Amino acid sequence: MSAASSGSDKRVEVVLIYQSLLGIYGDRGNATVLMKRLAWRGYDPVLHVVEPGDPLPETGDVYLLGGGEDAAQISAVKALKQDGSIYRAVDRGAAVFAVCAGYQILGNTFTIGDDDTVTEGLGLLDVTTRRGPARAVGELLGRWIDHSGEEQWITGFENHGGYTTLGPDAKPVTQVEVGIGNDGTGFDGAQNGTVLAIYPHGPALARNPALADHVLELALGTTLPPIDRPEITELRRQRIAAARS
Ligand SMILES: NC(=O)CC[C@H](N)C(=O)O
Repeated sequence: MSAASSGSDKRVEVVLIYQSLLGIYGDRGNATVLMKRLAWRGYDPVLHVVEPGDPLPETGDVYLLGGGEDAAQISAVKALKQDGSIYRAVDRGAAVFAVCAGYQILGNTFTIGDDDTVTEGLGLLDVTTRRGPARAVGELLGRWIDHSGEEQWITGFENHGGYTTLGPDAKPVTQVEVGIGNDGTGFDGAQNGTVLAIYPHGPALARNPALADHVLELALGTTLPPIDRPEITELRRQRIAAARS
């Protein structure tokens, strides 16, 4: 049974948040990947696609936030605060996986564009974001150590003007080999418990199945059996080589 919801043993609810605001970088694919990997393992995945004004389901196991335009971020954070259920979701152990604008929204504060006005984030990750010296655009490759201590390589495409600094309650996700990541000082992403965020798109969970399974394991509170798909292994080989070239 999932750690977060009390439904049937095999039902797992994935919540895709605000595509109209946070849907311009193709991060919707992260939901597709989670649904597929759950189904391959015999789970019964259910996808909720929620727009601003609609209540987020209170029974979600995984909540997904994607990349978006500067102004849309502010609308998204307002709507999520008004809704409030993402806080309750984290309190009951649901997982949150966020990318780029979604990452910044989860933090304590962010500024957008050339404007120094500080917007309060959701405060679910101990990070702050300010505009950096140059927009980070290009392939990102980062070293990630999974829960069994195995080295993995996370690849994706980053495209952000905000630079993110971690506070003491957030730990970085990867050590950057190629790209800028959080703020150009060698790390990407932040995690605190079941809340995990990174900069790269891709969609990131399509490029990085081990990370997809990690997000599911955070949500389900269990270890999942590996899935061996040669086409995914080949895609990863190509993307990692391209990032290093
Ligand atoms: N790719 C994105 O989501 C961009 C996030 C944010 N608007 C920035 O430029 O930093």
